[in-house]
Amino acid sequence: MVVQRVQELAEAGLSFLPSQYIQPPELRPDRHCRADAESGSIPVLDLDTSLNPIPHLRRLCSEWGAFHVVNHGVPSRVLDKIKEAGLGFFRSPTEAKLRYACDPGSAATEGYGSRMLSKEEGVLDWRDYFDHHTLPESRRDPSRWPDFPENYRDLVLEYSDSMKALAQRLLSMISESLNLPHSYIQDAIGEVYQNITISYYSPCPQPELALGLQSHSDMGAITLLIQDDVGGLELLKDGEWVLAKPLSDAIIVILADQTEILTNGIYRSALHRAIVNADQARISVATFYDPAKTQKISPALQLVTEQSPLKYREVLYGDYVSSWYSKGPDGKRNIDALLIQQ
Ligand SMILES: O=C(O)CCC(=O)C(=O)O
Ligand SMILES: [Fe+2]
Repeated sequence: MVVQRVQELAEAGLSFLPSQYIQPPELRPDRHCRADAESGSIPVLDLDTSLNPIPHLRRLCSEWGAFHVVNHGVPSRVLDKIKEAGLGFFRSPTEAKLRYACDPGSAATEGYGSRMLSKEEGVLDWRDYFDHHTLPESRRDPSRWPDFPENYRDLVLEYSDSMKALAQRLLSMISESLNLPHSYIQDAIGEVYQNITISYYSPCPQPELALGLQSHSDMGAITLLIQDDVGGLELLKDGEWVLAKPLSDAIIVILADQTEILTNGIYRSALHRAIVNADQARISVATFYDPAKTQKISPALQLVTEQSPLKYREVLYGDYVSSWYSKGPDGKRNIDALLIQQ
């Protein structure tokens, strides 16, 4: 299968969106978008250690499942450099990029790609990406990552370490916010699998008909995302899409499905999508922090009470991932399949 990169289509100067990228009317991005009253965007959690962020964290995790964090301790230089490196890669000639092409025949392989799913049908996302396997260290093979622009591989390693530390800190705070032992979620995840995906959204000839990335919740435990100042990430809140307005040096935290299962649904994974625009390319860097495929995930029994009965069945994470890739993201129906009928 030859996979057409979106960037090549965009740079060919099309004036109409090719039909494979046209979303059905009910999924088009112009509907139900609002700026939230709290800040005109998604909420912000200040991690300054002199404050006690736990009560606010609890509220944001149960009501939103996604929020910005500031005073997170990751130097802005680290955030800027990885975005610049990603842009440098995508702005390089196609032949150079194709040396790192991912295997188009199978899902979730490392490298430069454009289609999230290997199946042929379905509307395509207006997005190209580079996926890096960064943890555990046995999966790390920097020779599979670009060697341009300069220092690319070192920057990915540095970024991976910074995001690992922040994810661990957040998961420990999230456990604490539910009166679980600090290491509860981390222990439940077991050995951590971390992937870093740099997404590049080319300008789109008819952005009102397309999505950069269709609506989904992330599969793993927690996602940390940074974006440039173009913006395009939206989160579904109370049935409406809310734009995550770019906030410089902030990091967006997105709770993913395994955290929803582990917390017995007290904390929700956030549905999100990316919209595109006609004028400017956009870059984002998503770092996924996931269990091993051999790990079994089930709700923390401490959180199961008469008022909050067991909500999800146990699942082997590997089975969850396989079903996600065979069915596609399509809303949250993957996690819904584990619901216990009350
Ligand atoms: O680019 C974005 O803002 C969203 C990326 C995302 O949701 C993902 O890669 O799972
Ligand atoms: Fe996502």
